[in-house]
Amino acid sequence: MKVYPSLLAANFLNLQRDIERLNQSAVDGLHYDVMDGQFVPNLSMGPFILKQIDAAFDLFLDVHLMIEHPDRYISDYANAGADRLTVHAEACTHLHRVIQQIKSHHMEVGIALNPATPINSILPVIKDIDCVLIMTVNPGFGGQSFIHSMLEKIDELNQFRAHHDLSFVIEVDGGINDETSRLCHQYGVDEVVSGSYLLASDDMTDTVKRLSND
Ligand SMILES: O=C(CO)[C@H](O)[C@H](O)COP(=O)(O)O
Ligand SMILES: [Co+2]
Repeated sequence: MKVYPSLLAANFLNLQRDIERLNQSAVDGLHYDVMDGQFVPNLSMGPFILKQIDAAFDLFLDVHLMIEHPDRYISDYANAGADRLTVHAEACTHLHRVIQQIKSHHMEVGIALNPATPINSILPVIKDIDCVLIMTVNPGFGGQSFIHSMLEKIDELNQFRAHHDLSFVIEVDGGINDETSRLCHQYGVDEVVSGSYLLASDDMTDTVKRLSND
């Protein structure tokens, strides 16, 4: 599996140092969590910091928008260097239009689902997207515990993908550690996000390798 560290768990007074350490640890890119205090009860960073990261590092930028009205910010994140833009299905009244807007800016498209949102809410558009992000915690904060019942949802999505011969990737976000990444791997996940667990580890290269289950 690919491993993306969540920068939410980085030390923002030493952000460059932390990204350099991650870059040397064979991560597959960076996961950048954007929160607006509306869609989720927390605030984080916006496109300004992302642009600086993009200028300084040659890493895949996986941007996770936990915001209302994501359509208003698509061009900002494209200009800031996002490689994949993931929006929440729950935040998009016109999800099909948002997907087309992201594609028009030449970014990969991800759709995130909160734990309580069923897979069938995105089936009409699933052929149009590159990634389904299954939230394994309720979004808004790092350091929460993995919700094990999400494994059934992952299984359902993986089976749907195989049955319809589709190629979107399945990414999971929230509460990922050695044990939960192993379970995700067994259930067909392609990409894991890890914040607090990975950033707190002494030997990041070793932790990335374990989380990847390769
Ligand atoms: O989207 C997120 C929170 O809403 C983060 O990406 C996620 O929580 C990662 O942090 P951790 O691995 O500590 O759970
Ligand atoms: Co995230």
